[in-house]
Amino acid sequence: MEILTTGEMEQADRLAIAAGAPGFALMLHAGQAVADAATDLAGQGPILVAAGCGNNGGDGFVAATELAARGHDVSVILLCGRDSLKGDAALAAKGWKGRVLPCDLSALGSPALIIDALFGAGLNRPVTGDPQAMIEAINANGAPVLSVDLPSGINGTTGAIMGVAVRATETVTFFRKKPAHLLLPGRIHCGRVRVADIGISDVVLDKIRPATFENIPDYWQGAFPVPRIDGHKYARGHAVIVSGDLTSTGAARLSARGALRAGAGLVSVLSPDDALGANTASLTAVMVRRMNGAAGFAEILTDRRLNACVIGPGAGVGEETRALVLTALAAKPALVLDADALTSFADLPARLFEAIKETGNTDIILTPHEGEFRRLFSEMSNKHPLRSKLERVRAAAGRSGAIVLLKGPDTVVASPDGRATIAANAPPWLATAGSGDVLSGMIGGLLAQGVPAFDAACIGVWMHGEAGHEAGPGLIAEDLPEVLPAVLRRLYDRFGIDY
Ligand SMILES: NC(=O)C1=CN([C@@H]2O[C@H](COP(=O)(O)OP(=O)(O)OC[C@H]3O[C@@H](n4cnc5c(N)ncnc54)[C@H](O)[C@@H]3O)[C@@H](O)[C@H]2O)[C@@H](O)CC1
Ligand SMILES: Nc1ncnc2c1ncn2[C@@H]1O[C@H](COP(=O)(O)OP(=O)(O)O)[C@@H](O)[C@H]1O
Ligand SMILES: [K+]
Repeated sequence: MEILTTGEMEQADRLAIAAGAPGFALMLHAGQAVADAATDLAGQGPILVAAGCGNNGGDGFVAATELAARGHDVSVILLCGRDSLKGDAALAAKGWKGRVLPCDLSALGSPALIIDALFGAGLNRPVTGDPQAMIEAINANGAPVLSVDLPSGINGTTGAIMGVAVRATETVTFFRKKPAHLLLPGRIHCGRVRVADIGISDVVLDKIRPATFENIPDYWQGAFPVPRIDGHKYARGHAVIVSGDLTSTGAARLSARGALRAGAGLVSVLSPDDALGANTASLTAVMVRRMNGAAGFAEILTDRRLNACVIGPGAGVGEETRALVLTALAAKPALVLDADALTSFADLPARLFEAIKETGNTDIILTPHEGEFRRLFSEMSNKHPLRSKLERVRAAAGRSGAIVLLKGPDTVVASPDGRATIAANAPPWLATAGSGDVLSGMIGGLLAQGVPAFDAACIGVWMHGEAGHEAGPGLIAEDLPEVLPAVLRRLYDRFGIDY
């Protein structure tokens, strides 16, 4: 499903109006959708609408009118004088025949529901003064809060808090989600998110051409790998995972197990001499091969059947890992660079990015967490410290020439071609040692099956989040590969694939 920035949403609005939908009709639909959600939340109790002076407040007036017509006890508090409302918002306020309370915090009372219609897409500066006091009072009131479009104070495009922001129980937005409904901290302030149809046709998307999508199965169903009935293990690809030395072999094994469970036909751990014993003693379905440094690695990669490679988990930081990465880039298998493979280039990121661009290989994925991202893209982050996560990852993909996947509760995947996805399905107990190692392996396993890199990254992130839910609280990294069959089974069911 597409995600629209507030600018793209304005464009949708303009295109819909140009195609014949009156602007006020869109506001009427929006207000009605808010009224529907409010009825579900408030029961029969009194409802207070906190309205701002723009069209978000206009939606609030329409909702108030609709709810009063349905028999609810409704009152409205308005941030400004009624006569300063303009356009559709003024029209909406005209339809409201009930009380309008002045902007007095004591007027909030004890409603069964507060409808937050202070600011939506038009928020363009930090919140101070009366609106700030109003937002703080709404948060302190204790009543459930229904936010119109966005929790007031949240920037719709970046998800940032502009000084202070409403904490909603539920948010009703219109036509499509905005980045703030998925990116933190915005998502935390939204509560449940409902997307309402307000009469804007999907046809407008042909003109807007949005490049940001929610990372959900509908988005990548077409790229999801399904083993062929007449296939064999070699047809499902062979992923190789580079192991660290004797003191750090577990990360590569976790990664390898993730690759195998994600469907690679074969998985090998490439092990330095000193770690051969540890790796062979702890692996069964995953194979182990001796690898003597970068020269040995280059020799192994001449076998083109080894079509996907993961370097980084437990690899160690330094010149040896840098040499392994440059070797893999030259050999051109589909490649995941994670953890130490990224940190090894912290002091010379340009060397990595040049090598990536020189290969012409488009199947390269970098999978940093925030710390690794900052190390690798520090120059860029220092120049634009206020960018949103979405913008930062997009810029990093452009800068590096690779797919960049920035982990966290709102993992963003971006491609140098401009596409990006945001995932919102990861539970917090995924933040546990080794969980990222499994993710890099899962993506390697998908690449081995021939899934294009951007899709492989998106599918890996989504399945990793679902595996987190499947294993539940108390999860440790070892659990993740073991619950993948259940996640895959549900995907097969959802896609209607026989098994
Ligand atoms: N774009 C669309 O397709 C639709 C938009 N609708 C509604 O319209 C909203 C956007 O309306 P507007 O563009 O009028 O914007 P808003 O109603 O979000 O707010 C704009 C007003 O707030 C002021 N303002 C901004 N930041 C402020 C701050 N920090 N402190 C004090 N005042 C501040 C602005 O100067 C302006 O007067 C959407 O969020 C949505 O609720 C709906 O009516 C349905 C259709
Ligand atoms: N608060 C959170 N909510 C959901 N997922 C999270 C959260 N914090 C981290 N994660 C996920 O947990 C994984 C941790 O990966 P990483 O930091 O690389 O750990 P490790 O190096 O120990 O494997 C990533 O997939 C990340 O997206
Ligand atoms: K709002």
